[in-house]
Amino acid sequence: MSKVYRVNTVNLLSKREMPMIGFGTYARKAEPGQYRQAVEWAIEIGYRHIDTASSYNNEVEVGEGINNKIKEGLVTRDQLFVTTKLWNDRHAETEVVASLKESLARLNLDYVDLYLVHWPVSTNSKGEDTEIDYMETWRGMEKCVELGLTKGIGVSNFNEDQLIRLYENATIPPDVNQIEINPTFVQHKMVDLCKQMSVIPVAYTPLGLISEARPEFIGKDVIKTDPGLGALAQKYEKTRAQIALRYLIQRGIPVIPKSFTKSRIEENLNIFDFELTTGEMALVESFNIDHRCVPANGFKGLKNYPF
Ligand SMILES: NC(=O)C1=CN([C@@H]2O[C@H](COP(=O)(O)OP(=O)(O)OC[C@H]3O[C@@H](n4cnc5c(N)ncnc54)[C@H](OP(=O)(O)O)[C@@H]3O)[C@@H](O)[C@H]2O)C=CC1
Ligand SMILES: O=C1CO[C@H](CO)[C@@H](O)[C@@H]1O
Repeated sequence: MSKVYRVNTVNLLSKREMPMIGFGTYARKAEPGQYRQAVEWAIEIGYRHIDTASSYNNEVEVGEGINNKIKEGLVTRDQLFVTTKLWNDRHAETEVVASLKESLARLNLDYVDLYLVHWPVSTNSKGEDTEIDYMETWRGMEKCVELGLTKGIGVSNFNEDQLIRLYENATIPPDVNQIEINPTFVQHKMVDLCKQMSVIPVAYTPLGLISEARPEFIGKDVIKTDPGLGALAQKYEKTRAQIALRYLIQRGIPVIPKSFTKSRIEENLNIFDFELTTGEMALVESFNIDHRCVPANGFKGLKNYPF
């Protein structure tokens, strides 16, 4: 019998509970069946929150993984929290409902728990700017809630001004802003703003420069090798990755780490049996260099490029 992990939840403005840890599913490359397998492992191990997007081209396999575990009786649909996202080329108000219906068909689900505007930028299918106001897009998002296609709606990669404008003009407020947050990009200003509005900041790329997938910053990424952080990890018999995730959770920030490796999928969930002291939180923060792993340079020059 594998260990049972007790995962905390956070309350959303839509009055639903979101598990503080979700399973990320973005990969630059994957073998056929790899997303399905990873999602199945994640649910078996105890994840109840799964993050995907139409742009990840994996909704079919993610849905297969989810539905296989429901069919086996391991979980029910209402025990899972599933997020997907609207891509930039479907921002016209009339396109939003259609796009979510297509996602649901690929996922083979009747509803998602959270639907996010993936980026504030809008483009055509060639990536050229269409300058659609995200407030127009938001009206389409609100329609998705009215139709019961999603329980809640939110945004991703919105900057402070964009989030304030959305919050002040929305009929249904955003549940979350999914943004990059990790120990080398701590984002205090945005997290504080979100908290003032009761919008939940969700941390993507939560491992940041600790992840092996980020070799590009060699020389400044002392967080991978610093002996002080190594000693802290040893004290709790955890890895640097687990310390990073725990640091975020203790700031009240849900995390969505991705892994295709079964042992790491479990490692990343195993962060609820220790607590960092105030001094240890400060040590983790001392590695902040305000380095964005996901600057989305390809969107630079578009009207609503957020960074
Ligand atoms: N809204 C947005 O614009 C964005 C959303 N996201 C979402 O956030 C999720 C997570 O972000 P992501 O960019 O994938 O980054 P993560 O911080 O989750 O890092 C993932 C990488 O770290 C490796 N890894 C996982 N666990 C460990 C561990 N315990 N120790 C060492 N290495 C580990 C994985 O390798 P391996 O798989 O080989 O085990 C993978 O290469 C995405 O999958 C996606 O769902 C991400 C970026 C942008
Ligand atoms: O969600 C996402 C997954 O990661 C990609 C690259 O890092 C991002 O561009 C994208 O927004």
